[in-house]
Amino acid sequence: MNTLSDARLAAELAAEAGELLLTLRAAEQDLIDGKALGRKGDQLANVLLLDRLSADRPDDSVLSEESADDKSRLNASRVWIIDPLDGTREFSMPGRGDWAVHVALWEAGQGITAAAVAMPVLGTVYASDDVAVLSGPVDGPIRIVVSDSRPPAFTVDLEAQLSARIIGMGSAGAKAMAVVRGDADAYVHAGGQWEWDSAAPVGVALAAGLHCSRIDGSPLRYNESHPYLPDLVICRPELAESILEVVADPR
Ligand SMILES: Nc1ncnc2c1ncn2[C@@H]1O[C@H](COP(=O)(O)O)[C@@H](OP(=O)(O)O)[C@H]1O
Ligand SMILES: [Mg+2]
Repeated sequence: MNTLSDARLAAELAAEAGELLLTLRAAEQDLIDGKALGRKGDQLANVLLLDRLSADRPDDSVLSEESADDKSRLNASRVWIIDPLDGTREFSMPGRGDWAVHVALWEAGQGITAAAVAMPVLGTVYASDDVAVLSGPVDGPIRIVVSDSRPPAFTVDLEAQLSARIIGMGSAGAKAMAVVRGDADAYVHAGGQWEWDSAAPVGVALAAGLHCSRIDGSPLRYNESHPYLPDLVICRPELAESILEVVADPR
């Protein structure tokens, strides 16, 4: 058991896994192909996070992208939802910094209560207990980040109807943290995703005062029996209504 708060533990674990991934990438990117590097990163970061969680929070359950789904989590009151390497594709591409480590804690009856997203190439860990709230109006055209490889079909409608600037980027965590930092105003996704892709980013984004929901405006729910959570909107609160309207009725 570790006496750190849950949010501090999440930040420490995400940072450690991020360090491991940076070291692995530097050592092996010229030796093995990109796919093998990504697989190795997924596995090693998962082992580190699972080992640390079982030592530091032995009574809690875990839902990880890289482990078999242990359904006993459905009766647990505390479940860590982790994505050891989000943006595996970009991690395996030389020079790319748009990948992240996600560590979130879900608690029964409360939702995500602690979260951290490490962006190792930036040397930054965003955590739910230590994140600035953005203020002031959006200056200039709205900047919307979408998946680099799988942008949603309604991206063209957002661009046309909101005169938005669309920015392609890898990793759900990297896109959400671009909004948290104020480098983008919204992150919109549809067509497929899993709870581990958004749990930690949403935990940090909510702590930063951002709007987070499904694209139909309903709440994002975690620790469901089938952890598929295919779409989301993370944006500055004043943009939520107009973005949800376009997404609900693309032309
Ligand atoms: N249509 C889809 N179905 C399942 N997962 C998807 C998806 N689109 C994106 N994702 C997942 O969401 C994360 C961010 O994707 P993107 O960069 O395209 O926005 C990636 O996580 P992983 O890298 O952890 O697999 C990716 O696998
Ligand atoms: Mg992911």
